[in-house]
Amino acid sequence: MPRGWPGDASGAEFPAPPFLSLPREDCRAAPLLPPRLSRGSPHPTGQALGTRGTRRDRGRGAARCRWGRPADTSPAPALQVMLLGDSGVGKTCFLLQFRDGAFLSGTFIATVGIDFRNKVVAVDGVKVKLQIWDTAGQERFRSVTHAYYRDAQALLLLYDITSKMSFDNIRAWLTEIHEYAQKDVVIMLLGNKADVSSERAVRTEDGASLAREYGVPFMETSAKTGMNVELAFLAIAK
Ligand SMILES: Nc1nc2c(ncn2[C@@H]2O[C@H](COP(=O)(O)OP(=O)(O)OP(=O)(O)O)[C@@H](O)[C@H]2O)c(=O)[nH]1
Repeated sequence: MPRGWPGDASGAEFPAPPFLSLPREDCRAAPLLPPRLSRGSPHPTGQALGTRGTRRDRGRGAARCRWGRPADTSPAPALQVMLLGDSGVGKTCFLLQFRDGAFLSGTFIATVGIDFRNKVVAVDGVKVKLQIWDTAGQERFRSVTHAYYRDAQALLLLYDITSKMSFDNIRAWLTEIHEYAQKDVVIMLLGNKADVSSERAVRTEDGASLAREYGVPFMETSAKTGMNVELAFLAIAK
């Protein structure tokens, strides 16, 4: 049990994230691959780096799923954001709704490894480039995503309001974040699929209460209708 987390008897408090003081770095200076992974070397899953395709070919010219980091040629300061949460909570749809304003319904195909998209937003008149990493929620890709945690400056942690299990797993996700991410990483908890109120399995107040317990901001969202999607990204970019 990490110190300061709920259940920890040491009495230390889990620090609330420094919401308004995000470190910004020009990601052109960042290494293309995490130190533990190098292009051409075998991946933990047995896959060579940079060779894997994404689960979806959306045909927008964006980069596909890759194990390495994207090259960045934009002069805007970059903020690296990771989407985390169980498989099927809607991370990919959330990202695509934000970037393209579209919702992809239909057959669910799980993300393989990590995918990324960029979007430039204006925050108080300043352009900020969000480099958003969409991670695979499936357990078998966990070792892949761990390698990326430390470079993330902000994390959007999603559960599905129609899935009690995805909500119950949030504690495990937060423990993992505490273990692998930077200490000052900004975290926001999101209850996604708020449009499906007839199948709701997690009350809004339970989401808010869990977020309070961990000292992180919270909101419910819908990748389908777009509710609070942009707001969530803008809040972490501030
Ligand atoms: N009604 C509704 N359905 C959603 C919403 N977001 C995602 N879905 C559906 O939920 C399913 C899973 O969505 P994904 O975005 O692929 O889930 P994911 O979290 O990326 O899953 P992994 O890639 O396995 O980690 C898809 O069938 C989506 O159409 C939402 O806000 N509302």
